[in-house]
Amino acid sequence: MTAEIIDGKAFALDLRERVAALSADFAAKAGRQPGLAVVLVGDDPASQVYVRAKGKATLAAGMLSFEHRLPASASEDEVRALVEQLNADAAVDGILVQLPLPDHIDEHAVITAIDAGKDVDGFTPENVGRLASGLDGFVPCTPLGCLMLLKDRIGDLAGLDAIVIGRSNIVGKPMAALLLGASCTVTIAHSKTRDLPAKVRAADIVVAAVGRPGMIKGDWLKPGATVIDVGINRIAGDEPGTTRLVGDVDFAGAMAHAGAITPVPGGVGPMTIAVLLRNTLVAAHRRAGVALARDAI
Ligand SMILES: Nc1nc2c(c(=O)[nH]1)N[C@@H](CN(C=O)c1ccc(C(=O)N[C@@H](CCC(=O)O)C(=O)O)cc1)CN2
Ligand SMILES: [Mg+2]
Repeated sequence: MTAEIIDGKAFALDLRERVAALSADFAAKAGRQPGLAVVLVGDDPASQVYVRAKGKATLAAGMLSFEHRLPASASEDEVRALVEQLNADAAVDGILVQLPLPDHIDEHAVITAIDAGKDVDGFTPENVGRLASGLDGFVPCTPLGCLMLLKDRIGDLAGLDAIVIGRSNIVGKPMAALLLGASCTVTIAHSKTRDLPAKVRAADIVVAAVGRPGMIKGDWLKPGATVIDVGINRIAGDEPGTTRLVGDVDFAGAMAHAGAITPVPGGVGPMTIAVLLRNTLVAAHRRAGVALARDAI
């Protein structure tokens, strides 16, 4: 068996085009563009790359981009004060605080300060609770992107056995809630899970989000399984002094067993920013009282 590659990059581009068209419709109806504010604290190189990419994508979708950079020495109170200022700013529909924050800042305290109606990352306790309760709210971008790829590939997920490997607040837990909402039978595996290979072998859907390069082996998979690899791990390349990105799944091994798999890069990663724009579009419609059909995007 040779697995099909799930092209997240192409799916994300298409989603971004649809968001841009709906963003233009919104501007015509509301008399203003949707606005997204991104807060970056410190100078983590990867975060700088992601924040720059978000700003560019926001503008390309016909939205206003507000970028706020604070030094790594900024206090928790300063970051919270900035969030409060953005909560009160009528031009800002979505607020995103780039993670991770510097160690001296309590991420939970900062996230909790974000207005739930502007929380396009879906990280506030209100939106986490809404997802767990099956209520409308904002859903974290990476897991929602994974669900979109799964539904596009499989269609109805009801009754399928799914395993989510990893229990982070950003990916693992919301991913499990989304799969449960789609009527999958969901197992959440983590570092204390016993006999992980046997549990993976029982799953029709495998979502790997552990941050350990190549940890999930191809011969653990049920033949034909759909594999979503959320890992983005930078490892040494073949040439001295070079690096390359790999996922949490041993890609070459999985190709011989899976039915379909997302590559790294070019699978789940691009979906994160596309879904962020989608969530910002939804936030703008809700805040302005402009209707957006449930299945429009
Ligand atoms: N507030 C948030 N912080 C973080 C989030 C988030 O959703 N909200 N997610 C990650 C980082 N992230 C966006 O912020 C992100 C990660 C990866 C990609 C991506 O497109 N990856 C590419 C590879 C990029 C490369 O070459 O390095 C891919 O996988 O194809 C986009 C966004 C943590 N923080
Ligand atoms: Mg911290």
